[in-house]
Amino acid sequence: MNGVAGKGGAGIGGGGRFGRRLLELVRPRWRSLLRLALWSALEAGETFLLGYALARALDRGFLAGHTGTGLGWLGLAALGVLAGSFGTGRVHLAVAALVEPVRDDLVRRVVRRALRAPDGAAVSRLTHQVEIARDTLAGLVMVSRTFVVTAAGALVGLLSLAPVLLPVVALPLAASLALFLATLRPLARRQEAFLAADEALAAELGLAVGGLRDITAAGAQDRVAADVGERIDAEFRASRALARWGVLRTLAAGVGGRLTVVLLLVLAPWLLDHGVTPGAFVGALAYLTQSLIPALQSLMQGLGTSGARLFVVLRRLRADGGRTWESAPPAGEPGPGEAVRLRGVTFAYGPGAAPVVDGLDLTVPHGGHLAVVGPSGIGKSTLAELMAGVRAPDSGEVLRAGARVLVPQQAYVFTDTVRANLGYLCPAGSDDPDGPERPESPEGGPVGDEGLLAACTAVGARGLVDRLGGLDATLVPSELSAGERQLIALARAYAAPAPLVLLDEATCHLDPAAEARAERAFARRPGTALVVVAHRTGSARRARQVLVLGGGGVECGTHDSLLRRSAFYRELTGLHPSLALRDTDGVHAVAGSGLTGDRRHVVPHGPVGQMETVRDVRDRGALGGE
Ligand SMILES: Nc1ncnc2c1ncn2[C@@H]1O[C@H](COP(=O)(O)OP(=O)(O)OP(=O)(O)O)[C@@H](O)[C@H]1O
Repeated sequence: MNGVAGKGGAGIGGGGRFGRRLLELVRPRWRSLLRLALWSALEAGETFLLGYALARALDRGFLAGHTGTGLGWLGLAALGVLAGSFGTGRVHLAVAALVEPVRDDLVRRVVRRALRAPDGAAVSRLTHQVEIARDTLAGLVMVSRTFVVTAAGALVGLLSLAPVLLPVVALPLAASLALFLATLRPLARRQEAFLAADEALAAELGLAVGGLRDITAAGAQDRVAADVGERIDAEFRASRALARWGVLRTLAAGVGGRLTVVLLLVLAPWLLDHGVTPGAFVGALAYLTQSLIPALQSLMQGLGTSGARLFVVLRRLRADGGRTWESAPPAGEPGPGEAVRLRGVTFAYGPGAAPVVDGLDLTVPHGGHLAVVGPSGIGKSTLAELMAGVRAPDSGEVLRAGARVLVPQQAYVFTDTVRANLGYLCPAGSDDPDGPERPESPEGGPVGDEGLLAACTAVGARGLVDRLGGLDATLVPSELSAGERQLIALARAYAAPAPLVLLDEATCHLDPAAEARAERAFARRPGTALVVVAHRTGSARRARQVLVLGGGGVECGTHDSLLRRSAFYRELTGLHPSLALRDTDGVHAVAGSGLTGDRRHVVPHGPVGQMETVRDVRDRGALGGE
């Protein structure tokens, strides 16, 4: 998520910046603005007449015994109301002409940005934030305009009636306005925090909904529900904080307005002694209660709610963390040529637990092929999950260049057609020309039936698919062996448009030849970085680099170099250094302080050098003692 509250001190209190942003929005529509100003002038006339005609009606009409004159002034005020209402009708049209194009412009920007860099928060931006921007801009234009028009009409009226009335009425109102402006900045921060929480919730829900099948398959409902629940709580807290500041602001505005009326009434004898006529006094009271206070309160309401909202929404829509859309680099990407980079990654299962991964630095380049080996329970799967983003590090960061697919040991298949099972990670994995736009395969072409079959052939699953009856056949999970399920999962991963493939013992139920074929297929797939949590030494031998976990830390190198220099690796694989054929090292993945965890001695087992721990073997009664 992007920056939240209090970031960069660019709150709405920076009125100049807000004004500039508003101006930037409305400047291209100056004709609409001009029309707005002209129609607003009619309303200013109405405000002026309200107090002035009332004062004259009293002083020269009713109080002087000339009822006709009084009624005449009141009639003039009524005409002013009619003219003002006509102006108000036109004003609404002018505001719409000003605001609707702004909304269209924002929608265009959001859509363009979402197409370039899709994320879950785009939904919130389109459906929620753009509408907020449109409504609040309209509201803001209306209340600011009304305030300016009313203030102009009322101030001219007060001056015309008796200049001494001007400071008595205007000064307290100005003070109240200033006091209110001081609350705007904290309010804007709360507003921004609320929107950030809203985006975070939208993104979390988007992820959860998109991955419902995976979540169910992996039994992760509770974890996902807890994550979503956390976001909902955060949004609730943010909205409560926002409401608290809203209440404070409303109190300030209400008290400020009402006190001005009290002041005028208290000063009434003094004013009447200093040349203010009773009519002028009533006129001033009318200006205050009928025009100025309502206009001021609307302005405060508008600025406090709409203004803060608009400011924050524009910041979030137009710039993330202060960077404009155009110049923002894609966030969290590794360096050029790198498929995934881990920087100082530390992870523990729980706050009190010893870290399974501790300060690990690791880079896998595009086209790289890394095998991860180590004794059982050392953290290989945890590392794969961190690289895939299934788990988030406690500290450090994992940067990936694009999509990734993690194939776990327990292959997930479901009752549906073979095509649906294979194309599951390619949302429109069929040749239906009317179907939705399809993702591109790593080679650049769309993934259709041919692509799915080619993936099956590559990983050695074509025979199985033919036996099942082709892509249209129904796949019944219980009718497949564990190895066959793995073949389907491997073909699915191969067809997926993901340049980073992580196989976590994903071939453990295949025979060594089938395993070798599948791994080679991924290693040769163009533009693919392959990480294999190795089950057999063959996987390590095939990889360009091997990451060894355990034995006091981590080591990285080629299979051959590790055989020569690492006793732990020899022990792990059960191979002799004389089996090292090549003479290259070229370590490019380096661990920092390394992985820690439950270290156990490892013994070779079986003709293919399967890696098993002493405890594993002891459990089967083959070996005793350590
Ligand atoms: N969900 C979990 N909660 C708590 N601890 C866990 C969890 N998953 C794994 N661990 C612990 O983290 C450590 C690393 O586990 P991990 O599965 O990553 O090891 P591994 O090297 O992949 O093991 P194996 O080769 O047996 O699959 C182990 O000590 C394990 O007990």
